[in-house]
Amino acid sequence: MDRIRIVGGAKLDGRIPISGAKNAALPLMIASLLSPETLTLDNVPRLADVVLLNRILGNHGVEVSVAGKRADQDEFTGDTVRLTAAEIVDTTAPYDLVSRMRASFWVIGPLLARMGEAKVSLPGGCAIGTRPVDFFLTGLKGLGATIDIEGGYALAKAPAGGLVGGRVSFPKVSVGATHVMLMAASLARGETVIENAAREPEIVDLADCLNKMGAKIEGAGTSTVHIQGVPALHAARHSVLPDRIETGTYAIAVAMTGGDLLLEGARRDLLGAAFDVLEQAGATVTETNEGVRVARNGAGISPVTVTTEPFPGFPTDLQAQLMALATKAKGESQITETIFENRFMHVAELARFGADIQIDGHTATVTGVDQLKGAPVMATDLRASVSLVIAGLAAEGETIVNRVYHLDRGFERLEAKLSRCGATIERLTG
Ligand SMILES: CC(=O)N[C@H]1[C@@H](OP(=O)(O)OP(=O)(O)OC[C@H]2O[C@@H](n3ccc(=O)[nH]c3=O)[C@H](O)[C@@H]2O)O[C@H](CO)[C@@H](O)[C@@H]1O
Ligand SMILES: C=C(OP(=O)(O)O)C(=O)O
Repeated sequence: MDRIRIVGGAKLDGRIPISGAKNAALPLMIASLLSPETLTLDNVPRLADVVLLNRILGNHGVEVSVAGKRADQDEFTGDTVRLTAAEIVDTTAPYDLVSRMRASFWVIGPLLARMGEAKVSLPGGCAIGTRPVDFFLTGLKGLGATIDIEGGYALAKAPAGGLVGGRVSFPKVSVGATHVMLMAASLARGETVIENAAREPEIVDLADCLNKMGAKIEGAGTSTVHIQGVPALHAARHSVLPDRIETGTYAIAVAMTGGDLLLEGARRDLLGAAFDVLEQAGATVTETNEGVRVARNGAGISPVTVTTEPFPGFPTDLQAQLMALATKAKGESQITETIFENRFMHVAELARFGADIQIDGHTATVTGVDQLKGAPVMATDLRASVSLVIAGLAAEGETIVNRVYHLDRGFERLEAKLSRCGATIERLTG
């Protein structure tokens, strides 16, 4: 099993190209199920989750082709992926595939809308909470579907004549349930209104792509989304938006180590609250026409008080990384997690570096220490893993991060991107 070896202490200086967003690419790829014509996606990141989703979509009959690189493209340019679901050959998404990735459950929306039925295993994904699917089921039932849970599968059926538009009000913001409703309602008869919809940039990216395919979606990016169903969707081409979580991760890394990074292709508007927090911690954030520049020179890290929230608040997917930063702040930080009930698995691992973190309910109190010390640590989930990399970059001596397969789900060529900016980091294979 691969591991990552880091020798900490170097500043990060240079340029890091930001990849296409995993959490946008996945729903965009799933949207290909809605049309018999080809969906072409540019800037698709090379990630384990993308490879797995290609397998899942292939199982339903989607033909996937990944275009090779042009001679003028650099090694970090995203792939162009063409997905053609001319015919759906199987409406079942089996346990052995779906259990490995939360987002694969989302095929339930397009399969049900296009084929009138779907049998989808209940999902897996990062072990950060119970992560139920009740909002998906309520939402799809609001479009006329009947859904039973049997043997670990959701068995969904549309009424004769297909899904019908309806009004759905989510009790809590859910990114996945909003994605699924956008896709399902695009092919339903009549109007659907989603209230308390997720406002994440990845929702807007999916809605933009669906509109290019002929859908009629208005209000994506606000809490109320209106969708006029259409009978069919057609071919389209769309570029995946830059990964705001990868952006925030490298921004936190340079705030931790000191130095000066240009995050190429990054957009500040995708990460408002997170950049504000980094500025409070002592980093300088500047937008340029090439991306976002983040630097910390001289002064140390100031403590922060942060609560995770749905967009535009501070994202839960950066909570572990921020906690790594807080371990070296000059004082006491408070980090409260409100999205997932079990997303503090990194705390025990950060303690191996000598971090001082106390948990009380949903709040972690982090008292900064002068120096972290490198250690062997174990990645427990995707973002927790990268928090250990950040700690390792700033720690004295050697760190070995085990269970790197978590990282490979969501960070494209992490060690290559960091090592060319001065970090001593390498992958140990086997
Ligand atoms: C692939 C992808 O895009 N994953 C992201 C997505 O996950 P995901 O879409 O799974 O997260 P949700 O936004 O749905 O979850 C938010 C909260 O709602 C709860 N909930 C959700 C659905 C439901 O039917 N019932 C229910 O109770 C969840 O348990 C959680 O407490 O958004 C999360 C919140 O920004 C991010 O951390 C994940 O990285
Ligand atoms: C939690 C994440 O992924 P998933 O929803 O696929 O588990 C994540 O991207 O941080």
